Amino acid sequence: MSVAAPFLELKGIGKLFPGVAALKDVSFAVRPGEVIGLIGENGAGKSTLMKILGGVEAPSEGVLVVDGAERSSFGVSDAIRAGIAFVHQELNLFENLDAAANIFVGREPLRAGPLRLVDEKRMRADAAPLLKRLKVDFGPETSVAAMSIAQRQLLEIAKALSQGARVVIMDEPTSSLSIREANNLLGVIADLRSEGVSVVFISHRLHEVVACADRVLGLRDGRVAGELAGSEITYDRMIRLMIGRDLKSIYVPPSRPPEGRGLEIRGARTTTFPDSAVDLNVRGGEILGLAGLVGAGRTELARAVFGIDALVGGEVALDGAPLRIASPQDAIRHGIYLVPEDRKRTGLLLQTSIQENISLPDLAAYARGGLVSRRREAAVAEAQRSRLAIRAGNVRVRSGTLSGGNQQKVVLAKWLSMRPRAIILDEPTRGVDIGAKKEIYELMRGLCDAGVAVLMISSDMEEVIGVSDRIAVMREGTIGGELERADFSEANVLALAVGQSADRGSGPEERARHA
Ligand SMILES: Nc1ncnc2c1ncn2[C@@H]1O[C@H](COP(=O)(O)OP(=O)(O)OP(=O)(O)O)[C@@H](O)[C@H]1O
Repeated sequence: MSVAAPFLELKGIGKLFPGVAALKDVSFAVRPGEVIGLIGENGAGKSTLMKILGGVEAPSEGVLVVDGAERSSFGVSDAIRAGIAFVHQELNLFENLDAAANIFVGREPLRAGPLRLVDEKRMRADAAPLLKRLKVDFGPETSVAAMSIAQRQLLEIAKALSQGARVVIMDEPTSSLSIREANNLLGVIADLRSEGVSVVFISHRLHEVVACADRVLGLRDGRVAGELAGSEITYDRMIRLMIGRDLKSIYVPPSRPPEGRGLEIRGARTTTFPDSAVDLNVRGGEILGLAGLVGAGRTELARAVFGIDALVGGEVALDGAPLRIASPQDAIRHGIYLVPEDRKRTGLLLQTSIQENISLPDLAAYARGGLVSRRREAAVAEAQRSRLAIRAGNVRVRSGTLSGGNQQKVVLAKWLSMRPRAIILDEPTRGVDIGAKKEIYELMRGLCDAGVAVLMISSDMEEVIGVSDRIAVMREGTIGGELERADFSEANVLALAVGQSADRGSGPEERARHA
């Protein structure tokens, strides 16, 4: 760990939102060249703390010290000048510009002469070493529209470095990356550290925090719960820091073998991959994990099965009966549900209360004489809120004011309060804390034990291996291979994802499930 003096200090920070004390008496320092893991349950205050550091929110209490000087006001431009940069989950890049133009937007080098034209050549030449430093696989002239999320993140980091960033704040940076891209990002973080740039790494994927952090700050209910350094940074200690107690295995094995034909997807072709077909069977009472690289066509398949998009070929059957699914209403009528990946766009009404969001898909069940029974609605929502520990003042608050992970819990509560025959969960625990993950896995297993076919799309390797009864790996719009538990391993999933064959029979890796 670095022993240099901190260049950034937050002292006694408090932050009040109407009705919520998001932070209470938090002190925190950043030294050059250290990677700090920032952990805590959903709603613990991590994003709020980082927004204060980035000048986006003003603290209600406490002081900010930059290079030894106390700052009474600290806005976004002050933060940029102080060398504080964000790599956002929702990336802030211009799609229609190339990499170089995005790096230098607002600071473009100009050609000599009165016209003040942008010197494109110089801009690209200046961008090249920055991109090289991050070992990216695209050039200064690559258009952002053509880039993957992982490439866009690296471009944001390049932009931050060009602005002289001394600390880069990454909020859940790997949640939309494939395992390979996530490992690459961890390598970039290590390089930044060795160059003296600090990183604050917020993640609910604790194995990544173990892999990259020099120091860990744990928040609980807006307060500092403790710090860990070096060899103290273990999975178990981080859990204790976050939730104040131990949490042994979070995975629940099946209580009985699968039965019935369940959900069958036969020869399914989507508009994204019209020339490849998917054959997949999820039996009643099993959890099939659908792994694959980002862009392999998993979300497209889920959307088509659920009737959001049309299948261009093939069919879907439930317990042997072929179904006609032309819309989500059809799917729901047959008992097939989808918990979507993009909760903000398709999963949750942000202006609407938690309780109305939860009752929405099944309003008929809450009706009394043609009117929705708000009491019944509130009772169901309240039960789900306590089961999933949704952090909110009450179930009537607008869903948009919740922290990201708590919004995800509301989406899940909405679907899990119903009785599906088959359910597709697309990245169900993205951004969700460890305690809620356990609850969600238990709910999934509960559905299974009631005979439901559960298809879980996940890019979280630990989750895929820990939760699934079987794994199918998707690649370029088709199934690259399937794995039984005895052959579960990170290497096998990755091999199938890139078109190689799995190494079967080399011994089970039951690492995650019964750890
Ligand atoms: N603009 C706001 N208005 C009202 N409450 C807010 C606002 N922003 C945050 N909060 C509340 O402050 C608390 C802390 O939220 P924050 O987003 O910092 O949590 P987090 O630790 O980043 O959570 P997650 O892991 O879910 O992202 C939560 O209770 C949240 O509902």
